[in-house]
Amino acid sequence: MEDNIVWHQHEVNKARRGEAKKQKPCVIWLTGLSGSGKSTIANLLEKKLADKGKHTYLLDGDNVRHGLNGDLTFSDKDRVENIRRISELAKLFVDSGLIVITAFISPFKGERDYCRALLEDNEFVEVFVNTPIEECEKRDPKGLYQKARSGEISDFTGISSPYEAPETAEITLDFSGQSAQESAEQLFSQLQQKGLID
Ligand SMILES: Nc1ncnc2c1ncn2[C@@H]1O[C@H](COP(=O)(O)OS(=O)(=O)O)[C@@H](OP(=O)(O)O)[C@H]1O
Ligand SMILES: Nc1ncnc2c1ncn2[C@@H]1O[C@H](COP(=O)(O)OP(=O)(O)O)[C@@H](O)[C@H]1O
Repeated sequence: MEDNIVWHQHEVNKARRGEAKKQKPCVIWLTGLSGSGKSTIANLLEKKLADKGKHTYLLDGDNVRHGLNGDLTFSDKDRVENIRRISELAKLFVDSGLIVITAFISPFKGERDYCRALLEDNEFVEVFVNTPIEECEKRDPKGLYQKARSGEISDFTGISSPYEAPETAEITLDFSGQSAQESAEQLFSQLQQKGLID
């Protein structure tokens, strides 16, 4: 960071912005393989929160890679940078008083922990969308597994690039044949139990 840069403390702070929105700002961080259901579950969760009048923002891998992170590849180094930028963005959105939902593969423990460390206690909820690769590959909604198997795509998570499964996620959604709607409801009620949403 440049020297000679000072932090401005503004009068209206995170607590006040959260109060105005009648909510506790936080990040609900979904992680899991491609096709595990992150985007689908995140979208359903956001709808449930919006129905309750909550102010949310959903950050999604494919979308962010079209804009802010359009310069990044799927090398390990660029995935680290991808999650670093998203973590900083999520922190700003939390500061604005929002409930932020993120849906990135975020394959490395170190980067998920980086985001956790940027936030205050109880502001970061790691949600492991634990769908086995066999099921993700069967779904293959974008045909990417097929391309990865044929070698058309390199560095594909779970096949030619690592995924470090969370060991201490606050919430784990194990897949055992339930619908995406059921997973979203399970997630919603666990967030309520943790006192993150009323
Ligand atoms: N090589 C490779 N590996 C994994 N994923 C790939 C790859 N190439 C493209 N895609 C598409 O990009 C989406 C993942 O982007 P993310 O930003 O979430 O990835 S990461 O967190 O930086 O690992 C991912 O979206 P999801 O399927 O929603 O997870 C894919 O659609
Ligand atoms: N139980 C389930 N949970 C989540 N997605 C499911 C489920 N069953 C089927 N699907 C389908 O699997 C695909 C998951 O894709 P997506 O949500 O984009 O995953 P990701 O964001 O993790 O890549 C979608 O087409 C979704 O409709």
